[in-house]
Amino acid sequence: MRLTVTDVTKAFGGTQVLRGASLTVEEGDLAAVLGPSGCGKTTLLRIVAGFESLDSGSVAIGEREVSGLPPERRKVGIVPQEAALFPHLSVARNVGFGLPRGSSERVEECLELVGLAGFGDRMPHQISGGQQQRVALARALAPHPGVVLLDEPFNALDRSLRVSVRDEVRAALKRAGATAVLVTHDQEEALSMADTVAVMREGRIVQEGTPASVYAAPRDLGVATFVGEAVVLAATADHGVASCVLGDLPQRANGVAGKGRVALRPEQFVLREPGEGVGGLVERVEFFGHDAAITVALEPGTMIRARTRGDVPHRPGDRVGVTVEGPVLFFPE
Ligand SMILES: Nc1ncnc2c1ncn2[C@@H]1O[C@H](COP(=O)(O)OP(=O)(O)OP(=O)(O)O)[C@@H](O)[C@H]1O
Repeated sequence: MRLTVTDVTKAFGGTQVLRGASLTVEEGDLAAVLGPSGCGKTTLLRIVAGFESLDSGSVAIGEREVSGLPPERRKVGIVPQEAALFPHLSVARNVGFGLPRGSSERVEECLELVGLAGFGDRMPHQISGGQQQRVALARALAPHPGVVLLDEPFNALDRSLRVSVRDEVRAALKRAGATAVLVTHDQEEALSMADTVAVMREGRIVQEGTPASVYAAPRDLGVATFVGEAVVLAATADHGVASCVLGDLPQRANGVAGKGRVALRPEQFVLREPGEGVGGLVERVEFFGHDAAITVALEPGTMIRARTRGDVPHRPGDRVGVTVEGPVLFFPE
């Protein structure tokens, strides 16, 4: 079902944690709420779940206003940070815990949704951490919730496992047709998994959109540097051209002029032979296989980090020329 959070405020004691947070998640979408530690992500999720009351604003699941209802009447499924399975109950009994007796068919269906058909008789300690997290998702999906909330569900998993569990969780949510909200401070996770990203800052959602649209057109420098990497340089803009130490660059179409800063994405830098573009010295090469991150000290004294193909042969100490491809984001002061 569609989730609509409108202008929610919440203070704890004297601390204003939510300052008018609004968020819409369309039916069947997975939205990631992305923001730095302490910005209020978990509080927002707990308010949607009903574990915390709101001071003002509203929460609707489908057409139904739920902010006055206790958690058990909201039809919200929750996947916590750690699977928190009952250790003395089998996987199947964990999944069926909140269901009426005789729901074994639904339990099996949900285990199948998360790719764990046939695991019902195992005990939690007999499955891996990633599988436990998928059991927690099956448990959340079992009562046909209107919305599924996932609070940093991959935190307890190590990095290599995270990526695969992430894919499996997304696939299961899609198979179930669930509307879901994922809270994370991991931008890669948000950008790669979610249908929409909501960037949160100081108790508000400051921008919502598809991952690609937020990355391409962040509304301010804060979002530009938080969602994806960016090199920020002083610049002046006039008639659609932003001038900075890297030259006169076409400005992405927001038409703003004056003094300010440009944000350049790592994949916009092109490393060339010395003599072309702005000269610099390669300081560091981080090789990731499919691509590489190359840190270059430009002659005007600016550091940039460029993303290039993994097979580009640069070494620390190499002299290079740097040019910029594509329009740049300009933000006035
Ligand atoms: N029950 C509470 N009583 C008092 N203060 C609280 C309570 N819950 C949260 N806070 C405060 O509200 C602020 C936001 O917390 P919240 O957990 O929502 O942030 P977050 O964005 O989820 O952070 P993180 O990514 O670190 O989990 C913090 O300053 C926190 O200390």
